[in-house]
Amino acid sequence: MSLTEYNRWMQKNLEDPDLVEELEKMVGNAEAIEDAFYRNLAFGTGGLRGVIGAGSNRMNIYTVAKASQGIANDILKTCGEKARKVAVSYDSRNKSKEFAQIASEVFAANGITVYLYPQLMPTPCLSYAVRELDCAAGVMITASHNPAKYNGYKVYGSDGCQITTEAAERILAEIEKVDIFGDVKRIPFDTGMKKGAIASIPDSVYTGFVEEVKKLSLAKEEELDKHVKIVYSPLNGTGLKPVIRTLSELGYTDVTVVKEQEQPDGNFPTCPYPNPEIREAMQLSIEYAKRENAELVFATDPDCDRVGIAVRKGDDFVLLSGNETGCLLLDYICKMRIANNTMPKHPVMVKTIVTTDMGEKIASHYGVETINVLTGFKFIGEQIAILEEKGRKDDYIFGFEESYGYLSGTHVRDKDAVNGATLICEMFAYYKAKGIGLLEQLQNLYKQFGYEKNSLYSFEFEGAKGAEKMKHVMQQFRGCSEKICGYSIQHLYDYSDGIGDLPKSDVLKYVLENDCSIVVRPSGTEPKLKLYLSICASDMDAAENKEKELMKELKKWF
Ligand SMILES: O=P(O)(O)OC[C@H]1O[C@H](O)[C@H](O)[C@@H](O)[C@@H]1O
Repeated sequence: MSLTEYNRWMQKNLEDPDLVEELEKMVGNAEAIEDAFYRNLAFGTGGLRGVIGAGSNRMNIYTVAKASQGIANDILKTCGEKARKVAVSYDSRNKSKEFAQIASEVFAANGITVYLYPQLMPTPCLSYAVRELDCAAGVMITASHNPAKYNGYKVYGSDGCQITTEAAERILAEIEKVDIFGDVKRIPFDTGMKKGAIASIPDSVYTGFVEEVKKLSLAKEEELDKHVKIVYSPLNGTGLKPVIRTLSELGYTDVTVVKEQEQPDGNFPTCPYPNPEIREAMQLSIEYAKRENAELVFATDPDCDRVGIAVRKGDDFVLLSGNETGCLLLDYICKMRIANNTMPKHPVMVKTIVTTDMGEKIASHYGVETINVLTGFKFIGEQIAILEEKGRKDDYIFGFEESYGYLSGTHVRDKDAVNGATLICEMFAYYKAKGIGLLEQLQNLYKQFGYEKNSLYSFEFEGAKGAEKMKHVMQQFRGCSEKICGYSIQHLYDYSDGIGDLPKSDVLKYVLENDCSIVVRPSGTEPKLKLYLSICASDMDAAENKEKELMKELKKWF
């Protein structure tokens, strides 16, 4: 199958010379051909995602055009003429702009009006545009925080949320029916613009987004020290303009941007893995902060939907995890809303099943209901739509996940790092005015709710062979039902059977007798197995010892 498809690509007169060159290099290399052609790109946690290059399993103008044709076919079947509108945005990655244009050409050729941002824009701005412009769908070209060799294609429904299980299956079925060379319609981009089939998204939409984020501030002016020294890195992505504009309009006076990571650059030259979850991505910002004597550091990923922070501890900086930041934000939001009298009667917080249970403890302390969903912020966005259908949209107060995603409003339906970053700065400025640091506040939460250490370990499994190995490791885990690492399993949750209302998913959770839990699942965005440890202990030292002991055993499995 792979070889037949490879030969078919070889015989086509491909318009992208990079692809032709790459295909020629594959001659006689069975493994390379297999990796590039053994399957079509599949919908994972964050839509389609893959390495940029030639092949059906790669991100290129053909796979992008094919996906767009499949979406177009779905829109033509399900929407009346007036509703046939799509919003498109793209980030700073290599080929992102080109892919956004190709997608626009395909939609326009199918009689679907395209609204395209005239310059790169974050994922949350796309979600906002879909809702604001009343579109049937949205497309964001990005591979989020993945390394530079990746790109991707996130698909949004009319509510501005990434499509979830049923819609994803329906659209994927449409995409699979499309022959990559024979069935795709396209018109030249310029023709589309001239005919008005492709239009630029007006600046008022972007301004509307910024205004919505600003409205989510919770503190009164006099409660904040807005002169706090902040260092910010957009990690060569889309965050620079919206983040700086929002912070400056809100009155923050001292924000330094990391020069080397300020301008959009898809090669991410100073930061090969532009993921604020890892220290290397924050390193340059931390060096700036030490030099500038700053107190707070934050970075947004290339499509500006996730944000990571570091805070000063003596002469150095410590990174806060997504769980820690999320818990601090949740506590802050609840406290402020109660003080402001804006807490709804039946407030709701949404988090994913791999996000700390401490979130639930904080929520319940403030009388907030917690909804747990599968990994993927799309499932958090989906819950907002469910509340909206019941006339309860305003009951949503916060959604967060351990992978650095936060959303405290309903203006968009995906994680929003402009919102997250703004709220983090506000929370910092609030506690600063009271003489409290974020680390100290975190300790206060641990005292109140019990200490819990959460860690994430990722194990890479590249290519077709890697995918097989991953399956094997999951099978081995499934074989364990009594003991793991010498500890009795008190509860085993296998989400592949579907638990409660959750869709089926390849996730295993073990609750152990020693107050620890282990979750293992294949990543839906990268060729990795992810292992989440959650350890309750009296303090950090005790938790670290437990973790070392568990990891000594668990590492052998991978
Ligand atoms: O763990 P993965 O499937 O790779 O997903 C990594 C992350 O991707 C996106 O950012 C989703 O919104 C997150 O919910 C998810 O945690």
